[in-house]
Amino acid sequence: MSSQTENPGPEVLARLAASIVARRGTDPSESYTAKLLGKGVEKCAQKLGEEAVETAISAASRDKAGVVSESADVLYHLLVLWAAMDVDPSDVYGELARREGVSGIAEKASRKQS
Ligand SMILES: N=c1c2ncn([C@@H]3O[C@H](COP(=O)(O)OP(=O)(O)OP(=O)(O)O)[C@@H](O)[C@H]3O)c2ncn1[C@@H]1O[C@H](COP(=O)(O)O)[C@@H](O)[C@H]1O
Repeated sequence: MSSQTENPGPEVLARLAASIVARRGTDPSESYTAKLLGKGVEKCAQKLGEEAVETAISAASRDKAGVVSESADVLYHLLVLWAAMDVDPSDVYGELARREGVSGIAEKASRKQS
């Protein structure tokens, strides 16, 4: 294991996002990411959905190792979808930050009133 992968934290996501963006327009025979991006948004969306379902199936089977592995697939395919749609990760982080401190229950109640 390299020093970069020992006890990795969320910064691995930033590195992965950068790798994915760097694969845009490269040789699809040498990069799964380039191949997937070349197939367009619908294919990227389909793959994300498949990996999300596989994560849910692992969870329903109480398969913790499966949830870890499938979650990594979900995160990778989510980042590929963002790249396919030109979504800047910081926009998503900004949305999460905007929601910080707002209870999901209070947010749902405010939607029902409007
Ligand atoms: N994190 C990942 C990652 N996670 C999953 N996958 C690939 O995602 C694919 C999903 O599995 P499937 O069995 O559904 O794939 P498949 O049946 O070939 O897919 P389809 O035929 O349905 O399109 C597998 O080929 C996995 O290898 C990933 N491929 C790449 N990365 C990262 O992306 C970087 C760049 O990879 P390349 O673009 O291949 O150079 C790598 O260094 C990794 O860091």
